[in-house]
Amino acid sequence: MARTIDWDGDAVVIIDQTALPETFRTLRLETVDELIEAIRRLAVRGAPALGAAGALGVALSARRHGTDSESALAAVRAEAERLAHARPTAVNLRYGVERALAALPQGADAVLTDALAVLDEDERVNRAASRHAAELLLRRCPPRPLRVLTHCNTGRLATVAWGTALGTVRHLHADGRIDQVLVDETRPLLQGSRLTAWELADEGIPHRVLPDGAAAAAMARGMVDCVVVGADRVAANGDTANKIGTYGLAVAAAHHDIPFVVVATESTLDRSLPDGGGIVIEERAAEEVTQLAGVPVAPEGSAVFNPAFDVTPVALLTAVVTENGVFATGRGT
Ligand SMILES: CSC[C@H]1O[C@H](OP(=O)(O)O)[C@H](O)[C@@H]1O
Repeated sequence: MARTIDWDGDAVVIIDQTALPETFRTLRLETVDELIEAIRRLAVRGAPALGAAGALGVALSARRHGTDSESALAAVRAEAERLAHARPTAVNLRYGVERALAALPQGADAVLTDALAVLDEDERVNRAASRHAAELLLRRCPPRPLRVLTHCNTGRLATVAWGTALGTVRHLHADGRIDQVLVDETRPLLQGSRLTAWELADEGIPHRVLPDGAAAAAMARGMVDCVVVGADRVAANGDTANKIGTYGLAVAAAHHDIPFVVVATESTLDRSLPDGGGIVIEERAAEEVTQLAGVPVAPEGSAVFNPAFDVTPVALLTAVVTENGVFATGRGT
């Protein structure tokens, strides 16, 4: 299965996620500006995939400017800073940029080598984190095939390969322990209905798509055994920034005593933040809410509140799990 983001020897190659589910196409990005534009319009998205994009973007810049003069190094560092600011909440973007920049004194080839190491590591750590999460859910949930609710997209499209929360679903499915995945559509950009359902359909994993507003009702009707989500930035205490709507899901899951597990990688942890209060939340364009596929769905000029993420206090979570195991615990453990 092709990687979501890769290097073809001269350019960054991504699956264009804005075209799915109708069209599968790849984009070849030859400059940092092209990569930043792709990140900003979510052609490439998802915290771990952004980490890979950040690292490969620095490699692109180092090959373009060279590294044998102070002016060249300054040009690379300036492009790297613009890249790191393309989306402010997902800490992996900055992580990938810094990982690649660390090799800059050794030259452009060393930068590329380190950037490619970020990609190689991503699938390994995703498989490990999602395996730990699957084992936790098997301990916490009824001993039968499970009905797992997901939010946004946390599969191979949000990573280099495999996935975090949806990687957990893949492990459970392989173990014969998935009855059905309930896929939150995830307004406004529909990463769930467009991307998660596409991944699950491609692998024949049973699923139902639901409006975000139906998730609490599904819990109230006893249709949900557990909730598993990804993360964009996890503070030192386990407070988690994730796609908008995660906080409401966690409140409803706590009310119904349903296990709620965040699956992340160590590179998504931000230990510099004691709690979630300091996490910067990306605000996105009003048109994402007032239009659907270019068709107005709200009156011209309506004001909009469109944060891309929210922060869920660790107290509402069953656990935050990484490739190293349980990082933080909240309720019911
Ligand atoms: C593998 S975690 C991916 C994480 O990123 C998503 O955000 P976006 O689609 O805006 O990049 C969402 O928060 C997912 O949980």
